Order: sequence, then C-alpha cells, then structure tokens
Amino acid sequence: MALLEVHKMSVNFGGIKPVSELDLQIEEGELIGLIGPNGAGKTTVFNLLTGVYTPTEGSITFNGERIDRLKTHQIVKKGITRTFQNIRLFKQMTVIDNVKVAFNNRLKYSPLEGILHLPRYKKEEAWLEEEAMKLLKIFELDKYAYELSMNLPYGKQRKLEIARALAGSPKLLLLDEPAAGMNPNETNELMQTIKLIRDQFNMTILLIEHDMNLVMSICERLVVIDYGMVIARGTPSEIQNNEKVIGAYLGQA
Ligand SMILES: Nc1ncnc2c1ncn2[C@@H]1O[C@H](COP(=O)(O)OP(=O)(O)OP(=O)(O)O)[C@@H](O)[C@H]1O
Repeated sequence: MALLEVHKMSVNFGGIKPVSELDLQIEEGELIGLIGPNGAGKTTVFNLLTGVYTPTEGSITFNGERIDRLKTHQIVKKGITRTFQNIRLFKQMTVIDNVKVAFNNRLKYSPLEGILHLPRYKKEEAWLEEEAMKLLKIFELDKYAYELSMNLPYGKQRKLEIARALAGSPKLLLLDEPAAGMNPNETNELMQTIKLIRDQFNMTILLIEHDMNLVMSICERLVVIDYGMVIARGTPSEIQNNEKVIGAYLGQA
C-alpha cells in the first residue's frame, strides 16, 4: 500500500470547487512534484492533506489510516508536516529556538518540572539542544544558531523552515513553493538541500513549485493539475512534452 492514497478528493466552497475528484498515490521514499498554473488548486490540495480544510467528498488514507476528518495537530502527529508559500518562522526567536519548539510535542516533563527546573527538565532540555543542533548542522545553519531568525538571509530562512518541519520526524513532507523569491544561487542550494533530506532521512516529499528547472531536475514523477483536476501524470520528460500541460501553461500567459 502507498504511504499516501488520495481517492476522488473534492472540496466545495459554496459552489466553487478548487479541487475536484483528485486521485494521488505516493509511495514511501518518493519525491513527487505537484505542478500547475496559478490558481490551479495546488495549495488547496496541501490544505486538504493537512486538515486546514475538510474534503467534501473522497478520502485521504495515510499509512493505512483514514485522516480526512482529523484536525491539523492530529495529522502532524500522524507524520505529515509542511512548509508554507510565505515563510512562517518565529522571527523574534533565535534560529535554534525555532527548531526546539518543533520538537516540543516529544518532551515528557510537566509544566511544574519545567518551572522548577527539576532534573528531568534539565535532561530533556539538554537533549533538545543537542537534537536541534544536529539538525542545524545538517542544514549548515549551526553557525547562526543563536541569531534571531529574522536576521538570516532569505534563502537560509527557507532552509530553516524545512529544518523545523523535519524536527517532528515526519514521514511525509509537503513543501509549498520552497524556491519562491530565491535567486539562482539560493535555488541551487535549495535543490541540494532537498536531495540531502531524501538521502539522509529517506524522506517522502510532495513538492509544489513553479521553478520548472528545479522540479524537472529533482522530481521522479510529476502530477499536473489545472482547475483542480489532474490533467497529466508522468516523468519530467513525459510531462515536458505533454500537449495538455503545454496548453494549460500557455493559456495562462
Ligand atoms: N477558502 C476558499 N474559498 C473560496 N475559494 C478558495 C478558497 N481557497 C482557495 N480558493 C480558490 O481556489 C482556487 C485555487 O487556489 P490555490 O491557492 O489552491 O491555487 P494554487 O494552484 O496554489 O495557486 P498559486 O500557484 O497561484 O499559488 C483559487 O481560485 C482560489 O481563489
């Protein structure tokens, strides 16, 4: 069974159907690109997968369990995390604290133990610091650990968001336009980061991205949607030559 199985998923907002009868299967370890013209429904798919919206029809099965009626925090616990089109870091917090808060649901000390700084709190805090630093090292952000996240260059803030999303040890990572607003160097670095996550964490990734160079070079498989419906599926080279896809993108110009 696939890690994620979406079957005929639709959502209806008072007659508008941004996503319609969408089928999607993702196997463990795959890196899949979800692409389509502006307004095609890509972010709405992410919002449905993460419990921001509830599908009006169809089902979402993750790791063998139905998740389409769960709330966002329950879905996160099942192992799906995401990043957003607009960076959502805690800007006034340090880089390492941004990662530490994401580990928080794995801590066991009680609020009282925390306030009184009892031994279990101290032990877990030390563990937290160590784990957060390990993640920052992988992303080459360790030297910025104690700087405020808002002072990082844009490309590094994006990397930090991804590092933070990995802190909860997800099984499926959803990346919403991670290259948006990046310069070519930053995009290149991002591509390396995404490859690294795959190799080091054997992560399953669903990626929304407008940067075709990035999508075509790192994704094994692409799913193309337009008006909320799948219009094509295939390898990057199959998709590049697909007439429906070319038509959908040209229609946008
Ligand atoms: N809560 C909502 N109520 C009504 N319409 C919505 C809602 N959420 C999304 N839509 C509509 O659904 C359509 C798809 O939007 P969505 O943001 O998913 O597209 P997208 O493919 O991610 O676009 P882009 O590439 O520009 O980010 C848009 O027309 C949008 O206005």
